[in-house]
Amino acid sequence: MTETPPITVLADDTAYAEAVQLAVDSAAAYYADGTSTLDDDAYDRLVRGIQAYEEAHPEAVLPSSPTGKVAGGAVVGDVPHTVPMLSLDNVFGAEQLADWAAGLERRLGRPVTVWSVEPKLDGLAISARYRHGRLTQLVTRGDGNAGEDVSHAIGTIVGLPDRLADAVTVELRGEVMMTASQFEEACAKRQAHDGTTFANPRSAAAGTLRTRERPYVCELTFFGYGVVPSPDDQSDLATSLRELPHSQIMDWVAGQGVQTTAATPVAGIVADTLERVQERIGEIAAARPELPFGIDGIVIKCDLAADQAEAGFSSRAPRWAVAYKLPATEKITKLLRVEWNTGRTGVIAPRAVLEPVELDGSIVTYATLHNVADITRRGLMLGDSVTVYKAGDVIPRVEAPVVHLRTGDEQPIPIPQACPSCGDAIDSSQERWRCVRGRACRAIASIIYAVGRDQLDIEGLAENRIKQFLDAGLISDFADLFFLTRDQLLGLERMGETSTDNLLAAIEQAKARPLSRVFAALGVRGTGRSMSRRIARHFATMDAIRAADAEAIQQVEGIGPEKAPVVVTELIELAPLIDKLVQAGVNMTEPGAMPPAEPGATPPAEGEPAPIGLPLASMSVVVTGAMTGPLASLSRNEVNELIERAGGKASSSVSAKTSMLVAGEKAGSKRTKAETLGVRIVSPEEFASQVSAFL
Ligand SMILES: NC(=O)c1ccc[n+]([C@@H]2O[C@H](COP(=O)([O-])OP(=O)(O)OC[C@H]3O[C@@H](n4cnc5c(N)ncnc54)[C@H](O)[C@@H]3O)[C@@H](O)[C@H]2O)c1
Ligand SMILES: [Zn+2]
Repeated sequence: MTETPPITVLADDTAYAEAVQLAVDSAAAYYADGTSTLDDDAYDRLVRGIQAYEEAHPEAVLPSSPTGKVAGGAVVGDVPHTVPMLSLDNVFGAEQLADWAAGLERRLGRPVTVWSVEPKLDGLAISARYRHGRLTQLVTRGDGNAGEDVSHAIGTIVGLPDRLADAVTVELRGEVMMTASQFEEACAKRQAHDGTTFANPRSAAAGTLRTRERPYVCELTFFGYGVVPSPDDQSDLATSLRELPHSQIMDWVAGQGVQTTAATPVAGIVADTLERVQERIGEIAAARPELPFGIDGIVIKCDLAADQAEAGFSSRAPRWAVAYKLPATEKITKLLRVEWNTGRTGVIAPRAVLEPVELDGSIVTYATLHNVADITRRGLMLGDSVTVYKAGDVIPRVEAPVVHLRTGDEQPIPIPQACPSCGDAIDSSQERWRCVRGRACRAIASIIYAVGRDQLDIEGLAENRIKQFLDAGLISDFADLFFLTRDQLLGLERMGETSTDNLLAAIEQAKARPLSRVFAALGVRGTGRSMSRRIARHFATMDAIRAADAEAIQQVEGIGPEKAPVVVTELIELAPLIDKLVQAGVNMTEPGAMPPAEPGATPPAEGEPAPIGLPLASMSVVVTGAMTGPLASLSRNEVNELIERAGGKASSSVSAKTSMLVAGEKAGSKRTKAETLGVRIVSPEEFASQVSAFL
């Protein structure tokens, strides 16, 4: 993570004035209905540029400048707040956070007693006023001093009940947003209504909250993060809400039946030290890609009311809290083309070709569009400006078109009428379209995958050979390879005695591969190499895997209720292929693994038993960078297999749960993250000596 974010450099007063105007217009659109022409990254760069210019030219500062103002000064309201609703100052890394904390402690003249750490929810701040336990008014943040009445939204916001548990008079503060599924639904409703859509969950929430008359209702979500008793309220409750630590206030809020982040994977916590704060930041950042709602950072607050009171406020933000910003996960770019490909399993998937854009540390050129229904639900068109989302290791995806940036030149996306690979018909009965020929459509791709280095690893079987065998009708799937005869091969062009014998020997060797690799070779949808290893370890035999129903499959770590039935269906479809492999004498067991206990027999152990006595027992290990020394010749998959042979768990992302990072040359963000989290880092050579017995 970079500590100094990029800025837009402004050359002179004219450029400065234009930048101020653009920022004010963008902020006005952003807070009004989410129709800014800039993505957040571009807006933030612009405002930092304005700030830098103002620091260098204090005499040129325009009164309309967005700097130092809540909502960039672009928003007004007519409902005064009892206590101002402020913004938050930002930091962009561990060092800046430490500087900020040191500054705060200098101001206090003593260390901060305890911190609270919670996600920075990416929605809109709202004040929810309750009288005698009943929700009576909703007010937006506005300019911080006065907001807009949006009480019409009462009753449409999940997590914000009409009635509290107690008949109390109090004001709750929190964030209104849309979850991923609420966003999907909102897009579909708007698409059906006027053929347009929302650009992203945040702008959908902004637009929805402020629109009074819409013929359709979109559901919103609320997470509370604060309580404000009325300043003249001297009741016991008001007094105790003024005096309790933030963490306990949040417990009280949850007790009133209001949603807080407590039940999410990124729940607020308290931390005694800045190290623990930093660790929690790492955990929240790591959880971000999997969350069903958007976060754009982590908020660090003084937990104790006394610390907060002593720290006080500036005109724009409290001094006792700060936002630790995470890199943007979304940018606006252009949809240039849509490509259609039939994958190994016969699934026909659209892929967006984008004007390249930098996002979360890499250049994004392609993004997934999932399926046809997804395109129509969003009303995407060629030439659209689109929001693209990418976080962590997830595949970038097109979120939605930015409808207010349309020029009128956009064109409908052509939808294929036949399989783009073989020209046969398309089975469109499911959301995921498939070629009617299924796996057979892309037999060559399936076979190339199956014999690849990380699966059956059959040496000397290049693509042109496979094509030759397919064309000659000798094989139709990879199981047929095991039945090839010497005479058949010698009858083909360019197959001499030596290459034939070498190939047959390589195929023979492949029969002995562990089940994890044989299973991976099947190319079951939704199971890659590491998932195949987990399945093989869990069930130990192919028979046990095939006997498992969806519920049993779900016992494997990382397989959820959505994936499990797909695996079961796939195994039924693959039954003839598996039977053929069994008949060929291909190994169907995982060395060293024990099949799961029969239900009702010995009491089942919680999770998988941790192998004892192995060097990496109960350790979670992540590998990054280029391997050197004894590991130099191993593929990443082979290193992961090695970790698991030695009793460890191979993982692809660094978190607080990581026991060790094996960092080779050119290790990048994973190394930085491990350093931040204090995860042990070893070189490939050190690691190799630790597990030499398993190499
Ligand atoms: N794209 C654009 O044109 C455009 C225009 C204006 C602003 N923006 C974006 O908005 C950001 C600035 O917005 P801002 O001034 O609303 O402030 P902010 O989003 O940086 O931070 C303050 C807000 O954080 C929210 N928040 C979330 N979780 C919280 C928690 N746990 N505790 C306390 N508060 C929490 C509150 O709503 C609070 O008002 C910019 O960084 C920019 O990315 C974009
Ligand atoms: Zn086809």
